[in-house]
Amino acid sequence: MSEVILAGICLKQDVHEFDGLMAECRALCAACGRTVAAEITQQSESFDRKTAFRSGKLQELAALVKETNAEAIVFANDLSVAAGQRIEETCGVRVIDRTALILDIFSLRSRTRQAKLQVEMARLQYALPRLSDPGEEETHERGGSYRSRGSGEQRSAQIRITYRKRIRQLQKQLAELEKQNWMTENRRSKSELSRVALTGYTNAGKSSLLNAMLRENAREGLQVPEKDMLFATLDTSVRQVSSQGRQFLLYDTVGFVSRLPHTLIDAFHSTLDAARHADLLLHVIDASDPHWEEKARVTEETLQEIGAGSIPRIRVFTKSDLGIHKDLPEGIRVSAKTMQGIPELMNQIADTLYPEEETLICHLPYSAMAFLEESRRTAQIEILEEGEQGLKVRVSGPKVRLIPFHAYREERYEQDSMGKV
Ligand SMILES: Nc1nc2c(ncn2[C@@H]2O[C@H](COP(=O)(O)OP(=O)(O)OP(=O)(O)O)[C@@H](O)[C@H]2O)c(=O)[nH]1
Ligand SMILES: [Mg+2]
Repeated sequence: MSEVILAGICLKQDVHEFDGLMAECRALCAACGRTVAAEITQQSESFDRKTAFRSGKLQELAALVKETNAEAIVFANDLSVAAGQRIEETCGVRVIDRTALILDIFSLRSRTRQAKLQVEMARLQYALPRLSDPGEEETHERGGSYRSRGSGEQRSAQIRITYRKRIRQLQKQLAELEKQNWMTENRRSKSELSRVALTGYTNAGKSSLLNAMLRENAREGLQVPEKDMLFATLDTSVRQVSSQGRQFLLYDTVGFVSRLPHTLIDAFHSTLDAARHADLLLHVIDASDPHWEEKARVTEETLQEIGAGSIPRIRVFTKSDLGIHKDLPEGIRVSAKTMQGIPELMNQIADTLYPEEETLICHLPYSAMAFLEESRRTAQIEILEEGEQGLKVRVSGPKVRLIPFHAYREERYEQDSMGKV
């Protein structure tokens, strides 16, 4: 664990959001193995992008670096190249802004070849404009540091050429991978299974929700990792899930964060395809988070930005076992821990994907077996229980075809469907 100083500038108009911004930066630090040794903030009327901290504050920061022996300064605000360089020169340690911090996390966490290539491209794109001064050859290795030390303009120009060449190579390799993915996806779409994507702010509880739905299907063996850490999931996972006898594909995707660096959105274009090509989005919101509204807004904006704005969605308020934050609007409330609301959510998914279809729980006397067999041609029938009088069955299919079943319909269907029937 390396120790860092967390620095931030609180603008007058952002006072109410500042605590959240700093807390998120602390969590981002933890997500890439850094502990915050000390914090320093400056209140300001406006943000001078060229200098960031005023000179008195900058001296205070330099003293804090010495005192704590911190290896780097993490800035909660995004900095200009000039401001970053000024702070690095004064304090003698690396300055990491919010974008560089997120890039570091993605770098550490990427596992698949595609994610690794995407992150490398994002890092190079971030580093390129920072090569304006001679001798920033260390920038790449150090993930976008501002410090410029080294051996002259020629070398810097050479590095720029190398970076651009590598970016072109990466674009080619990624295009090739996208083509392969497209072919796999194409095969998958031929299977005609609907796609549902879990989207939302990072750490909202998306992966846990996928696991809860697998548990509901008694398929625990296929669970994905869940962790109290920002960006625990970087690579898309997909699992087949069923509800009301209907199968669909459920995608777990990378979480969003406020001011997600554009270089990353661009680089992760194909990873975000899972959300872009979904038939239905589950917008997962942490119901216990006091900042849920702001985070939900960021998610909505990011979905628009990646071209998934018009896909139908269900808002899912999760972690309801932790206490629901007041002023929460209507919407489905669930808990991946207690499984509260999970069956209802799965019913709602099936109802949304198949609006023209319905599912009924019926009690059919044995005298109606011929009717049951006849109906198998138009409806999906699943036997739930064999009783003395007859069968308890779950029937799914187009609404018009199920009309004859209404005579046998179980009155307490709503109630039953909440528990696992
Ligand atoms: N109490 C409680 N904790 C939950 C619930 N759902 C998720 N968590 C916890 O919240 C943390 C984050 O959960 P994840 O499912 O990994 O969140 P995520 O949205 O996939 O996060 P990223 O992949 O990092 O974007 C984990 O520590 C989970 O155990 C819930 O319903 N109740
Ligand atoms: Mg996850």
